[in-house]
Amino acid sequence: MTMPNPTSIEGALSPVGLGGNADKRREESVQVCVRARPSDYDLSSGPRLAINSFQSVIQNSDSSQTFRFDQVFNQDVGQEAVYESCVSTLVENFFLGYNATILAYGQTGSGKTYTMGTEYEGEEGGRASLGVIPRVINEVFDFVSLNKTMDSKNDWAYKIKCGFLEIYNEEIRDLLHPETDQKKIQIRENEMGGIVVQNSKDVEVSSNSDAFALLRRGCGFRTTGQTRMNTKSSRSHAIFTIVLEKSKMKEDVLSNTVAKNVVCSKFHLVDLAGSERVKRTGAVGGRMKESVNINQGLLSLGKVIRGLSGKQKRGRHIPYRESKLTRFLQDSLGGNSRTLMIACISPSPDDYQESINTLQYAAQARNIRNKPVIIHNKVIESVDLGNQKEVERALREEVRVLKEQLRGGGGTSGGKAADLMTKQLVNLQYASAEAKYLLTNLPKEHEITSKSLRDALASIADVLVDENTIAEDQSVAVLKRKDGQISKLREKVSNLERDLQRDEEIFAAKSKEIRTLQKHLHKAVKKIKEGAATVAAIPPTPPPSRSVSTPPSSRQLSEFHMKQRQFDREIQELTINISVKRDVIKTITKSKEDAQMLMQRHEERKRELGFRIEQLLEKQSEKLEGSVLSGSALSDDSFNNGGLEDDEELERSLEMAENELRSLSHQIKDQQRIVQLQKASARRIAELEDEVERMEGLKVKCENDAKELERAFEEERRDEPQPQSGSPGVEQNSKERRRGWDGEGGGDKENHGDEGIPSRRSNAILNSLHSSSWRTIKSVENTLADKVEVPEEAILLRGVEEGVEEGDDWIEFLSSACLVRRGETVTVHPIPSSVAAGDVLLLLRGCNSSPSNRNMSPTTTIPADGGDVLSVLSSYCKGLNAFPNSPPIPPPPHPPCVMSKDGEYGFPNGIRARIWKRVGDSWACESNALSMGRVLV
Ligand SMILES: Nc1ncnc2c1ncn2[C@@H]1O[C@H](COP(=O)(O)OP(=O)(O)OP(=O)(O)O)[C@@H](O)[C@H]1O
Repeated sequence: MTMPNPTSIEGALSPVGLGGNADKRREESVQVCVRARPSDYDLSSGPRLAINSFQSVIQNSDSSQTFRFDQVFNQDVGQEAVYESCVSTLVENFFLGYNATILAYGQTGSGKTYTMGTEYEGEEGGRASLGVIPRVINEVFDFVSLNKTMDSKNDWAYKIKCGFLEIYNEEIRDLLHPETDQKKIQIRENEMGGIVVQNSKDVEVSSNSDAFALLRRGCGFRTTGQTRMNTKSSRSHAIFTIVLEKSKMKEDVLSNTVAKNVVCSKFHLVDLAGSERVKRTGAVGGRMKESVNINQGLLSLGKVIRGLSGKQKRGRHIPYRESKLTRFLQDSLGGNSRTLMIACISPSPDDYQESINTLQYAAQARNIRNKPVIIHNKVIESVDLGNQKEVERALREEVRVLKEQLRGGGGTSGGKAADLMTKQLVNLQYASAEAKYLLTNLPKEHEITSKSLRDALASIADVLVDENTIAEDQSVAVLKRKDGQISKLREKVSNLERDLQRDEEIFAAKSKEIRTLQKHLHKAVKKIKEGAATVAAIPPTPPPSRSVSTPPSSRQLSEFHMKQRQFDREIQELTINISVKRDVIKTITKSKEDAQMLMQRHEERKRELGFRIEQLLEKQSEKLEGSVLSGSALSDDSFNNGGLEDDEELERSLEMAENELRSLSHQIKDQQRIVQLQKASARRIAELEDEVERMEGLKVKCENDAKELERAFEEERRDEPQPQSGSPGVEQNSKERRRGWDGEGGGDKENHGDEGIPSRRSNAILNSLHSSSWRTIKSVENTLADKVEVPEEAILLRGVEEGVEEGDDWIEFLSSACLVRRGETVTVHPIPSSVAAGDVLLLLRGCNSSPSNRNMSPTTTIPADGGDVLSVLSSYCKGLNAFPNSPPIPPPPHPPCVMSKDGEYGFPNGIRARIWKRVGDSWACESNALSMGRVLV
């Protein structure tokens, strides 16, 4: 049997007297009273407000504006009078079960905290100076005790709790539990549509002194600060809440249940932060941001007030969610509450404009219509199923007895009685069934309803979470994207580091191979040299003696070619490796540069943003001041049109800028980490670059060595055929070989041809490169100014660095070199003072001695022999690592070099050379002289 459900959950939770239809609730206006604080200023001059307490009106100085309120208190009205006139009735209503709110609004220093009594310090200042909050506390407890004593049968139980919150910089802080994470304190709507603050904890109090203690404690945690206008200015909105929960138990014999009727009412006492002009309060930096947030909250409040006070009711949007303050006050403004606004003003002429603004703001609030209602919550507390069975059994027993009576008694009266009894029985059965239905279905229904409520709550929570996260979405998305970029960059860096490590390993292996190859090469060269030495050892005349020189054997040749091929391969490989390594270095360097550039850009952007935020804050603060203080936000035009859009635009820009700033700060931190990482690897890159450079030097040297080797072979082979006896060239060569070159006398310039010499020179160079000991060379240098007996043809070195030890590869320590001839006594003249350290001094043979070269014009191309000598000179210098940065000398035929007017030769590889002629004891620069040469790099 389906039974009606007489006490549904909805019914149990419905507001009393509404029949579930909230629209039919009685509407009433928000009460507004104005209080003017006493002033120390001379009020006789300047604009003044005309306060008429009797008529509850205030007029501006020229009487062009009249503001009417529920109550107006001039500066002579004390705390008690204010309380008795407008607050006391609210406490009575609160006691009955209505929600109540008192909002103190006004410019900074106008007396809000004083009026509300938020800063309770006991009754030291006298009972008369007690503000609204302590008075409400006292009265609530007075009511409770009075109620208990007056009606001893009254079985209402009272529970009083207090909460104390502050809204500071758009975050809610539980002043009674300041340790609570502010982010967790959120404003939500409960299942009844009422506003609740999640994760803030009310504290139960059993006496007014308990409540005072909480007020004092919370006040100690409230954010206050000194401004030019108030030494202890409230920088936050403070909300002291008293929760009154009264409950009454009621037994229901029929259903055998105990229902608890609970009436819960809340009294919010709100001490708003003061509206203020940033310039007047002298707020800067963090204080300015505070001001902006304060004005922001008040502007939102203004918008809500404006929205609620407008004529249009249907479909209007009230921006409660725009700030924490308005969301919190949703019940109090246009909802289920009896609300009073106390607008505080200062009569000082300096504050005139702000006072006018406050009055405009307050006047708007008077139009707000609230729908206060007492909410009864009926909770079924106990159900005794066993008892119900007893009732049923008794009823059945009764029915059985009655039936027996019917069967035994009869008659009219008996029949009537039987009818009555039957009706009674049906009724009882009906009641019993209903009770049964309730007993079985109520828990289920309860469960279903609570489930749907839970679901609804969950979805509301989801929506709220979404809402809260929407603002962060943009920055989160940006951060995520940047995170992605950063991790890619990191990956790139670690890949590059891996590559670098691998390359270093390859490089080390290749260097080792090169060293091994060099050793092989040296051995091969040595063998060839031995052959050449044999040639050199043979007396130059008679020429046929050269024919006995042994040509390189085929074994030597094939060994040479094999080595040469291997050498070529290795050089090729080396070239590839060098280029790969260069690429790696370039990529790493580029990524480092990119990161640095990015960081620089981000830093710049951060600065820009900081500046922009400052500007926006200033603009916003100015706008807010303009809006809040002039009340323009409350005008129809600005509310409906551009004003709000402008504000929203400004806020959006500010929020975007702040989000971007946050995300940039993260990125900069990450980039700094990357740059740090890169710095660590930079040293390795530099080392690697040095290695690569050295490797290239080695490569060039190896190439030159290989060329020399090849040329030596070629020359040896070319020299093999017997020259014709008596030929002038041969004679000249022989003479040359015998006599050598006499640098001092200049010798027979015409007889300084080069036939036969290249092979000697090659061998000499190879010989000196690979066989000379560093000591020999050093000793040559040490006696540079003397007559030196050069033991063999050798390279004369300059710039041998300190720290060279025996066994070191001296080639590495060279900065310059010059060629001297073996077996000759050379007079080495003092080095001209113009020769600087690092210059290369060369003893040159008469390269320009041919008559055709004597009259070289500045643009004359140096003929083959002269060019050849100079190019060889350059290539030696390069091979000796003297000019590591010079481009390689192109292979023969050598391109021409050009001589300038002052006798300086310019080579295509950038080397310039001058040839010096010694004249007596001095030196002169002459292009065609047999002389000492100087190469300027
Ligand atoms: N009606 C009054 N009678 C006596 N003193 C008052 C009165 N109103 C304000 N004052 C005094 O003026 C000073 C500033 O008042 P109060 O701190 O209450 O201002 P406020 O509006 O709360 O300022 P803010 O917004 O900066 O917090 C206090 O020293 C207070 O005692």
